[in-house]
Amino acid sequence: MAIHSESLTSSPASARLVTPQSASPNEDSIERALRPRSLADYTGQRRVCEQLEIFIQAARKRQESLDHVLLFGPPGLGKTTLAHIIANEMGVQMRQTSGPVLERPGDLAALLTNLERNDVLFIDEIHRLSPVVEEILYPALEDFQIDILIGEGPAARSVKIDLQPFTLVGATTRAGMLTNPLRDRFGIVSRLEFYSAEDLTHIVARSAGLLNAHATQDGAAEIARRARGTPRIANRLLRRVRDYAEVRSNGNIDADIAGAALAMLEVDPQGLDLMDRKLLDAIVHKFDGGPVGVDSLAAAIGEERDTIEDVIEPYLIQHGYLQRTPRGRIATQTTWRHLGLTPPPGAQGGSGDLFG
Ligand SMILES: Nc1ncnc2c1ncn2[C@@H]1O[C@H](COP(=O)(O)OP(=O)(O)OP(=O)(O)O)[C@@H](O)[C@H]1O
Ligand SMILES: [Mg+2]
Repeated sequence: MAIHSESLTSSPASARLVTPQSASPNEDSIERALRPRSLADYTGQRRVCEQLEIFIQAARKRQESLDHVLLFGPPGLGKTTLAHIIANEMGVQMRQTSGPVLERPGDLAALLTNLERNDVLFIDEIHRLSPVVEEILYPALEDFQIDILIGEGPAARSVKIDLQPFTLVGATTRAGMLTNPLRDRFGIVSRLEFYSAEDLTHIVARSAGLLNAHATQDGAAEIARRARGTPRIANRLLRRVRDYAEVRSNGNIDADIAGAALAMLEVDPQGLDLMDRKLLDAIVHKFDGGPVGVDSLAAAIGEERDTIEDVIEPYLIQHGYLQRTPRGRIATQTTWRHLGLTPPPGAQGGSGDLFG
């Protein structure tokens, strides 16, 4: 973080209500409880699910391992959930690790040699694998073999070890940060999209059932509409709204109660929260609507560049609040109006990502 001042550090992304990252061990266990376990239970992402269903059935029929799968998309959209589902639907065990945890080649070798036939190895944050570990992975993915070095100095020799056929499921918020050789070794590449309000309403209603909360259709829809297209946020808002409903009312979550609770939580009717508004506000007020580079923005609002790019921006860009251009970020007419201001004559219109 580049700049520290009182107002800037008062709400780090980790404390955001609508931050898509999971916040605490307690939340992790609730997430596990709400996690769908089969493709049939997994709402939305229809294109991805349809493809996976076919590939999984075909692999099962041939009694082969499923091709390696890369899942990418913003946090909280269901990558980890889908990895578990793939293992379930294949009827195999899943081992789970993450890029930064695998420090030495030996760490990965130990995991790989312990896999049973057709098992799933799930590597989260796969864009953060170290190059020496990634090197081990290539022959493992291609030929189900690894080369490891035994001994040291002149006595050292390289030994080939055969592995059981397995499926690597890699997850990342940043497909662009994967090296080409790694990306090329995934046979199935699935990009997760933000969810429609309709799909999120279904997810909220399902979660409410699992939590024994009473939500009307309108109540669920109100929460869904403000959840930034993200199931993790929808579930989190649902729990906070349930608290509100229990304390301020009879526990029933209808549209009015949901609206009042979300207003108290400072989630606005478009689902933008304090961090979103802070970012948009900075572009408009500190940088005259842009263009402004992401590093200057990061400094101005006291957030990490990565957090802005991975967590805050994708939704704002997709919903036309922000444009990404080679010269920097630009606030759109939508943004000026959202902040209650009149757009200047040159302000850009709707959505668009000119940077690709
Ligand atoms: N399609 C879905 N249907 C129902 N619930 C879902 C779906 N996708 C995600 N969820 C819910 O959202 C929560 C977060 O999903 P998950 O942990 O899989 O996200 P992620 O993409 O792995 O996020 P991160 O990038 O932070 O690791 C899960 O606990 C699950 O309850
Ligand atoms: Mg995850």
